[in-house]
Amino acid sequence: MPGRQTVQTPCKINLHLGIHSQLDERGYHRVDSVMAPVALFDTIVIEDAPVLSVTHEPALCVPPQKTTVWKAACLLAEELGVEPAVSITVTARIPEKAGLGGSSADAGATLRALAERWGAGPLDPRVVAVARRVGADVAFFLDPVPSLHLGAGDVLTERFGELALPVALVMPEGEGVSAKAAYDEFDLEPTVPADYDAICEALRASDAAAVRGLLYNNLAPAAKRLQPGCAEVEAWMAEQPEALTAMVTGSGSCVFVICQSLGDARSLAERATQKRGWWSFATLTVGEPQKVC
Ligand SMILES: C[C@](O)(CO)[C@H](O)COP(=O)(O)OP(=O)(O)OC[C@H]1O[C@@H](n2ccc(N)nc2=O)[C@H](O)[C@@H]1O
Ligand SMILES: Nc1ncnc2c1ncn2[C@@H]1O[C@H](COP(=O)(O)OP(=O)(O)OP(=O)(O)O)[C@@H](O)[C@H]1O
Repeated sequence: MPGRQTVQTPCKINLHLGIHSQLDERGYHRVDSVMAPVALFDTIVIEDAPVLSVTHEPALCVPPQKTTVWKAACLLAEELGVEPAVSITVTARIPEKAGLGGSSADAGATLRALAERWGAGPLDPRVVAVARRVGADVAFFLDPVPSLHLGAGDVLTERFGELALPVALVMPEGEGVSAKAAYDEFDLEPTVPADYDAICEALRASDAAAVRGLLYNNLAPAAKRLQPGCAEVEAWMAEQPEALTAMVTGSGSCVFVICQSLGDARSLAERATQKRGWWSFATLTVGEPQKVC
């Protein structure tokens, strides 16, 4: 297989994120995570090359060898017994440290494409094992559909049907929140998470109104303590006429708001940028580029 491959990867929001205090053997928290893919895409192009190279556009602050994409390519090549003789170029649109899973999306999409290139299926157990070694969110991006992940938030437990919820994504100014910092902050004031059964039932029934009413994230208070702008964005968004429900995604600092229509999400996002100067993006919770309006 060869030649050039181009893959688009969505980002994610957490519809339910329940962090437990309990840690696994890696020191990772037990996490109940219901994620949905969101139509804001990074693009990854893979081509034959003498040796592995990874380039990000725009450039990252970390060297290529420290990226999730490099780690994913090396670990998968080792696992499948091949040479990682490819050049990988990532064009990133998903903002960093947002809770949108940008670096995990890039790694997951790289694994999907390289698995195909090297003769394995995207959900081959060896590919899934590599994804979990790269990061907790990466397994979701091997097959980005609305789904429940248990374990450390990295074990696929149930897949749901597609649900095209209109969302506005809004980020406060300043530094985002790294996942590690949010988990460390959570440990200072741990809470017991709510149950995820009801939102899973709503997703099984494709009941958008019920899903909206059941959004949950007990990592959000830690994100707001680390980046108070998160709470400011959430409070402002909740007051807007188009907003049905607002919630921090993952470890923040991005807040997502579910609206009745994509038009409403667009007006809200435009107002957030024009009046407050915040980064924003209006879209749908779907994972395939061709399904975006
Ligand atoms: C907050 C979420 O985005 C929710 O989907 C994820 O739990 C974070 O996933 P991620 O960004 O892929 O996180 P990783 O890169 O694997 O881990 C970064 C750091 O977060 C902490 N971490 C992450 C996941 C987890 N279940 N428990 C943890 O304690 C660990 O300190 C880890 O060193
Ligand atoms: N492929 C990549 N894309 C973006 N950042 C990367 C990548 N690989 C490593 N990094 C580094 O990881 C940092 C962001 O990691 P972090 O896990 O906190 O956030 P994220 O992946 O952008 O999304 P999330 O907040 O959902 O976890 C970046 O600032 C960058 O230094």
